[in-house]
Amino acid sequence: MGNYYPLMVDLSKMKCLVVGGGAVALRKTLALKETGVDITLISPEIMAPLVQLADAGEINLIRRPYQKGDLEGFHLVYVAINDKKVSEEISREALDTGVFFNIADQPAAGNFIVPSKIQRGDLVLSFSTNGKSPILSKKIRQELEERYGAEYEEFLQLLGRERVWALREIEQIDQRKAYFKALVYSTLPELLKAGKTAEVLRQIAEIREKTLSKEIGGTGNDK
Ligand SMILES: C[C@@]1(CC(=O)O)c2cc3[nH]c(cc4nc(cc5[nH]c(cc(n2)[C@H]1CCC(=O)O)[C@@](C)(CC(=O)O)[C@@H]5CCC(=O)O)C(CC(=O)O)=C4CCC(=O)O)c(CCC(=O)O)c3CC(=O)O
Ligand SMILES: NC(=O)C1=CN([C@@H]2O[C@H](COP(=O)(O)OP(=O)(O)OC[C@H]3O[C@@H](n4cnc5c(N)ncnc54)[C@H](O)[C@@H]3O)[C@@H](O)[C@H]2O)C=CC1
Repeated sequence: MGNYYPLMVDLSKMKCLVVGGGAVALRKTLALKETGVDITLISPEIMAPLVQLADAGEINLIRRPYQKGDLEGFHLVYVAINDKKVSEEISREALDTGVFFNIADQPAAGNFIVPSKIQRGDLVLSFSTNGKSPILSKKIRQELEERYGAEYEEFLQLLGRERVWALREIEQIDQRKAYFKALVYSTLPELLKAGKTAEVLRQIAEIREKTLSKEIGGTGNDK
């Protein structure tokens, strides 16, 4: 498969079409829903959880097979159907239209594929095997979910706050950098995970004191 380029796309003001109403369409729809994109799903048969989403007003359903021209007005298209011939027809039409499209049963025919993803607040870990082994992606996701647990959401918020503080309060660039580095390489994630709030505050104060009292030499460009 191709040399894919990973992007972080804001879909919130875009329109997305899902063709198909089976298990794969459901998985892609649930992931898309989190982005706030406007979702329309076209399929003659539709799994119950998708019907429930439509009943709740979260997606638009069109209960019929795909028809030529259905792509019009959409920015992003997912095709997850069990009919290779129709998939191929939609691929050809999508290429002509220039829309971004993903074909679940023939990934190489589409112009994007979906990576695995872990979200911890503003921390996004996303990776892919370029279609060689989705199950390896799943395994890696499970391993990384353990390594970078829910505490990383709060840790990153903390780092963001400290960065704003340091940009304002620490004049010397090398000293700021040393402060950021000391925070990132600290045991703060472990303390957050254990819910030791007082310890967290104590450690931040300690790191501030240490980095601010130190004379920092060099260019600050070392790793
Ligand atoms: C190329 C790609 C195109 C795309 O869909 O964008 C693609 C293609 C195909 N997947 C297939 C099967 C499975 N896909 C999964 C799971 C995921 N598949 C996802 C993405 C991708 N799948 C893209 C490549 C991403 C990459 O390389 O990393 C994830 C990341 C995102 C998502 O889909 O939401 C999500 C993992 C989420 C996670 O757990 O983190 C499982 C596991 C399971 O269900 O437990 C199975 C069953 C096991 C197996 O078959 O390997 C089949 C064969 C169908 C058949 O047998 O006919 C094809 C078609 C083909 O290969 O031709
Ligand atoms: N990319 C991926 O992650 C994966 C891809 N697949 C592939 O994705 C495809 C779909 O898988 P499932 O959702 O499990 O299939 P499924 O059999 O559960 O659902 C197929 C759906 O396609 C709809 N459909 C069929 N013809 C249609 C048409 N002309 N217009 C609109 N909708 C139509 C049916 O109504 C049904 O809802 C399969 O071909 C499978 O090989 C399977 C697993 C993972």
